[in-house]
Amino acid sequence: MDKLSIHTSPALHGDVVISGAKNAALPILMSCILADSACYFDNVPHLRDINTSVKLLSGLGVKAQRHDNQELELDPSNIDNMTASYELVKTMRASILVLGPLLAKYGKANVSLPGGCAIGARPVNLHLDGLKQMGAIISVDAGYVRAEVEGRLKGAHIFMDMVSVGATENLMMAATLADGQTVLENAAREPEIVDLANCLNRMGAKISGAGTDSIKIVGVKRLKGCHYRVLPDRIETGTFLVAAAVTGGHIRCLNAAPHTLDAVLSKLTQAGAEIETGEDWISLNMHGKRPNSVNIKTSPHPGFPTDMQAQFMALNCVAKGTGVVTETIFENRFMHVPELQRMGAKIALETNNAVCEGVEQLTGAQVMATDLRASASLIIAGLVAKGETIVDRIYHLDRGYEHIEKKLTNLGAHIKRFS
Ligand SMILES: CC(=O)N[C@H]1[C@@H](OP(=O)(O)OP(=O)(O)OC[C@H]2O[C@@H](n3ccc(=O)[nH]c3=O)[C@H](O)[C@@H]2O)O[C@H](CO)[C@@H](O)[C@@H]1O
Ligand SMILES: C=C(OP(=O)(O)O)C(=O)O
Repeated sequence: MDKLSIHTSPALHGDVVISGAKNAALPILMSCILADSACYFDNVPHLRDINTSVKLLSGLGVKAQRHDNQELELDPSNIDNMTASYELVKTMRASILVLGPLLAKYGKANVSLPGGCAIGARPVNLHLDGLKQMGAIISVDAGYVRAEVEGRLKGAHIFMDMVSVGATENLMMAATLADGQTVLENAAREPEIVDLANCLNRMGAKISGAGTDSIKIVGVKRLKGCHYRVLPDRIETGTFLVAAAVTGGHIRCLNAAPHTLDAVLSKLTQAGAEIETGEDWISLNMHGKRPNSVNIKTSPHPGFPTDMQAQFMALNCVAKGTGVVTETIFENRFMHVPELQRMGAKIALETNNAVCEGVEQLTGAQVMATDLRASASLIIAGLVAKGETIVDRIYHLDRGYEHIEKKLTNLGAHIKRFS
């Protein structure tokens, strides 16, 4: 099993090219099910979750081909299997996103329930309730969601009582081929929702309001294949910016999407970073200073993203002063806390608040990655810890960061992968 070894590193310096967004690419890949002909998706990162999605789609009958490095062709014309098995779904929760498209296009779907995971229970009730309101008959049997609809799904006015990225995506995809108009109220407003809506509209869907909390979808009879370029990854971008900030560094993120990172850039500015942005780049300069601690409270977009919480916790651990990190999205997203504590971090946990008192320097230790962003936080901590940090179970990291150790090495970090 691969591990990472990180040694105290100099201030990060230089340019890093940001990859396509995992969380935009996953629903976009699944959306090919809705089309009648081949889709060409560009800026698709090389990640374990992307490979899992391709396997899942291939199992349904989609023909998949990587053309050049970042372009993926998905031809859905021969889909003949409606089942997404537990073996694949258990490794990637986003697999549930085939449910809406299969049901809308073929009237039938059997998708394994994703189950709980390290960061929280993550139920799918909003996905299922919304599809039921569109006329689907759904049962849960032997760990599988079995869904059917006679004829087409029917447009509906759906109010979701929690803001859910995945439910918004699943229902938006399902509604594109429904009979009549669907309105999704209290919809998630994440940039990845807008990216998916843009892609679906390119296929011929009629979606308006994506990026607001009320999305209107007028169902059409068919969608066609398209070419679409996936949005840059805002979480990968934020992770590199925080890594540079803790080391007192000066980096530029290229191929980035600054407009998707307002909350994160604002916190980095509060931490003492000088931030500049262009159309597709962001630079951060700490001028060698130690960051100031910041208070963070996660909330749905445009609030501070939960997927950046662990990285900012690492920043607070070595910052000047005390910062409070409040997690409001997932009930168990503090798994990195005991690992950071093993490195000498001073963190007091009070329910969903973590009070972090910054220390001058952490100490390298053997730590365990427990989920994707927790892994990133341990790497960030390792960059400024004294001595060697070894991060175990980095398969989590490979779900969501393309060539992270190579990109960090190019910025001057002392990091190596070993088995
Ligand atoms: C592949 C992908 O895009 N993953 C992102 C997506 O996950 P995901 O789409 O799974 O997250 P959701 O937005 O659905 O979850 C938000 C909250 O709603 C709850 N909930 C969700 C659905 C439901 O049917 N019932 C319910 O109670 C969840 O348990 C959680 O507490 O958004 C999260 C919140 O920004 C991010 O952390 C993930 O990186
Ligand atoms: C929690 C995440 O992903 P997923 O929803 O795929 O588990 C993440 O990207 O931080």
